[in-house]
This record gives sequence, structure tokens and C-alpha cells, in this order.
Amino acid sequence: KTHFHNWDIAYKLKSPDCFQKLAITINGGTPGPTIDAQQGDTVVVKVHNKLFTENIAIHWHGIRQIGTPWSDGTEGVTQCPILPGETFVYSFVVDHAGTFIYHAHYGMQRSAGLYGLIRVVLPPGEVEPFKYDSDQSLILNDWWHKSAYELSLGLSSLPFGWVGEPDSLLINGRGRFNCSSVQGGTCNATNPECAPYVISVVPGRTYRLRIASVTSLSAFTFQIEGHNMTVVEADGHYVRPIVVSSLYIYSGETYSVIVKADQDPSRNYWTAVNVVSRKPQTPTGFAIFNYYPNHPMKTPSTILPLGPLWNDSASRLKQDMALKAHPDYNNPPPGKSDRLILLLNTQNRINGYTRWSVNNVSFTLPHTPYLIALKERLHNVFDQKPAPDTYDYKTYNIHQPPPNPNATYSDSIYRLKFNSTVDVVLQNANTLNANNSETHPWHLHGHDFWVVGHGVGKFDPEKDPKGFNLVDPIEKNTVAVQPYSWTAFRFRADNPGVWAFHCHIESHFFMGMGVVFEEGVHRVGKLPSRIKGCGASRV
Ligand SMILES: O=C1O[C@H]([C@@H](O)CO)C(O)=C1O
Repeated sequence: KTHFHNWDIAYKLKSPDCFQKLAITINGGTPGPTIDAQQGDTVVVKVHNKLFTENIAIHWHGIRQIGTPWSDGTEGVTQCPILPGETFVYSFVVDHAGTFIYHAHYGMQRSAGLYGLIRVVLPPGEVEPFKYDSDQSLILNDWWHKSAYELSLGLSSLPFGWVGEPDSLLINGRGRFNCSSVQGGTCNATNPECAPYVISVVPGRTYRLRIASVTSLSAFTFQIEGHNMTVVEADGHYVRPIVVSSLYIYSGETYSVIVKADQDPSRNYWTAVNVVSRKPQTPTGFAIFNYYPNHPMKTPSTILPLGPLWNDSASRLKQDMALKAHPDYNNPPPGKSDRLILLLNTQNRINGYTRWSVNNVSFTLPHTPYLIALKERLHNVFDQKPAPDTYDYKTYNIHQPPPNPNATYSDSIYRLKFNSTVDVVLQNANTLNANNSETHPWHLHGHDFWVVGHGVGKFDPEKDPKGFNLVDPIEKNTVAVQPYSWTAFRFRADNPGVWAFHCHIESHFFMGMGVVFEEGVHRVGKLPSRIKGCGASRV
């Protein structure tokens, strides 16, 4: 079956947290429409760029784009940006069931509201390894009153202007800003656009909640007051069920949890998100968990749940390590990998500019998308020097601010042998500020990977691979690396194309925290001309 969608992308004045600002909307809304499909279906989205002066590109996050690498929606990697007034068609197969997201992949436009959900169900006759009565979805976000332009200008300026902590947290596009603190601008606490989202449940029933995070910066804990949640799916893969009272969720991740409406039915409960891993300065985001037949807007008289301490990185690592594959759905390539790529994450200063680097290279996007450059053998359009596979791990001190002088800009890439097994290790380190290391959720395009290890401190390439979990690792497309820690994963380079791999914190990717992998590009079919038109790909 093919699902056709027609989307107008336009700026509209919106008040998701009661404060009015220009948001990028899809058919008038943010979040955009949910895409519903069945495993194996084709999704066709005709995107009309109705922004007057800005390009766009939309990424289908978690969809592997097997056979359609040009539909990945990554500006500069798989396509030229879609110009104002133009129409672009994305067409792809949703190859496995699960919860996925879509969002802008150009500049900082995700923070302007261009995002939504993709839900893929199993084909008839196939059953999930868990049961529920019905299915609801929550998409979590953080929100700034400054425009995406103002945020990105700060990041690329001297002196550096950091985006700062978000003004509010949104659940299904609804948040609450304290209008009494507003000096200029329009803020109306009674605007129905910012009324809290309501999840209505019938006492005694069991629900599957699909939870996705598209935050531009924040890591969250998610809680439903007084209710435990059983985690059953992560990034479109079934996991061995674990019971949690609060769930850590990083930008780019999706989870499904099973919740039973088994508490006192005479009242409503809070659903809450709180910032972790950065010192919170944003009020708790909330929705109402409404027990039928109580009034859906009846706010609980209890205080909003706060969750674990923001800086409890040990408990975050504990959740990372507790998540294991469901025994019936796991199949990592055994043995030793063909290649180990060890990636040191550092914040650097280059010519005074604040940047992020991977093995001392701060990523920049080329003007000619790699997919076109490589498939059509266009020369001198990006740095041909291979991107570095390792860093000086014997002497580098991950607990000190980085010694800056050797960081450089580059748009060089990693070329992977087709069908080879690749291990990637993300090594976290100290930022430019003493005694500070952040959490980075890294997202791989075009693939799912097996998370084979996490560790505190410095990864040892001689010893640590021997301890990789090849028995029951979870499969994901986004994984966090915790402060001063490392995370290792394995994937098979079996999807012809060119794929971005980057920190899903929008400002960090904007500041250079990413790399690009190429595999089997010569096997890619004829490129559609609609992806071309920029740089050396002008036709
Ligand atoms: O990239 C970042 O910059 C700031 C800070 O390190 C400098 O102001 C911050 O918290 C980041 O995550």
C-alpha cells in the first residue's frame, strides 16, 4: 500500500507554550501530522516549501531508506536543500514496525517546530511480544522563544552566543510559559493552544504509550505520577521488558512503554518531563493523565513530579545498561569486527570560534551533497583525506579541557567496505569548561546498530572490545554517551549510500559534532534529478 501526503511548510504565528512566536508548521500545525503505515508500505510525502526566504530538508529518522538513500532528507549529505516555492517528493518504504520521527535537517529548523511522528504497525498475522488495549503517542520537545535564525547566529558568532536553556518543555506541542514574566511580546495563559495535552484512560485498561523525543538540546526524565511503566520498544526494536518509575529519554530516541490504569480512579495524575544532564532552568513540562470519567482538565492537587537528580549520571548509565534485546529479536554479527573507529568528542576553540570536534576534526557540510559527488564522481568538492579512525588515546586526558591548537575544520568522510562489520566507539571528554562533560545522543542514518558496550572513563582498544556484549545487545538508531564515559556499537555497512552520524543536539551538530559514512555508493541506483541543483551538481 502507498500512503500519499501533501504538506505545505509555512511560518505561522503559534503559541505552543502561550507565548506567541513564528513557528515552522506543516499544514498549519506543529507538531506536524502523524504518518501511520504498515511494515512494508510505501510513504510518499510531497513537500511544498512555502517559507518565503528559507530552504528546507526533512529527515525520516529511523527509516533506513533501503534502496532510496536520496530520500533520507539530509541537506548536504543526500540532497540539495529545497528552495522556497519549490516542491520536493520524498518516497520510501517503511521496512519495519515501530515508533519513528521526522524532522527538519537543515540549520536549526527543528527548533522552529518542524517535526512529527511516524508509527509503523506489523503486517496482519504478526504479533508483538506484549499486549495492550490501545495505543497513544507523545512527542516531547524543548522550546525557545528566540527564532532558529537568532539561535544559529549566536552559535556561529564571535563572541559566541550559546542558545541557553529552553524557555519551556512541550508534550505533543503544548507547554506552559509563565506569562507574568513576559515584558514584550504576546503571551496569553488562557490561549487554548497551550492548554495541557490530555491522555485519557479507562480504569483497569492497559495502554501502550509511544514516547519520542525531538528536543534540540535537552535530555529528559519522563514520568506518570504514581504509575510504573514497562519499557517494551526502543527505536523500533523490541526490548526485554524492564519496569521503571521514570524513563530517561534523549533527543532522537523513541520508546514504547506499557502502562496499566490501575491507580485510584477518582482523580487525574500528572505526566511530567524534567531536564536532566544539564542543570535545569526550565519548569517541568506536563500533560494530564486523565482517568475517565473525571473531567480531563481537572488538574491534580499534587505537586509535579521532579524525578531523579539532574546530575545523577550513574543512574542514567544504569538504564543504558539495563536495556537488552528481546530474546526473540536479536541477531548481532558475531566475532571480531572488520574495523574499529574510535571517536573522541571534544569541544574546541578554532580561531576563537566555539566548535565541537570528533578526533580533532570539526565537521562542516559541503555545498555539493556527498551522495551526488560520490555517485557521479564530481571532483574537488570535499576534502579527500580520510577522516581519522582514532585519536591519541594513550596520552589524551579526558578529564581536562582539551588542548586546542590541533583542531581543524573538515568535510572529510569515512569510507566503509561494503558489507563489512564496523565497531564505533564514542569517547566522551571534558568540555572547554573545567570539571564539565555533557551527555550526547548520537544518531546514525541509514542503519540500526547493536549497542555492545558502555563504560566509565577511557575506552581501551586493546582490552575493552573483549568485553563487548554480542549476546543480547539492543538495536537502536540513537544512543547516548554519558559524561566522561564511552559507548560502543556495531553495525553492518550493508546499505548503499552516504549516511550522516551526529550528535542529535541540534546546536552541537550545527557546531561541527558529526561525521559521515559512505558504503557501496557505486551500488546506488540512478539518482533522481530532484535532489540536485546546488554546488557542483547544477544540471
Ligand atoms: O556547546 C555548548 O556550549 C555551551 C557552553 O559549553 C559554552 O557556553 C554548552 O553548554 C554547550 O553544550
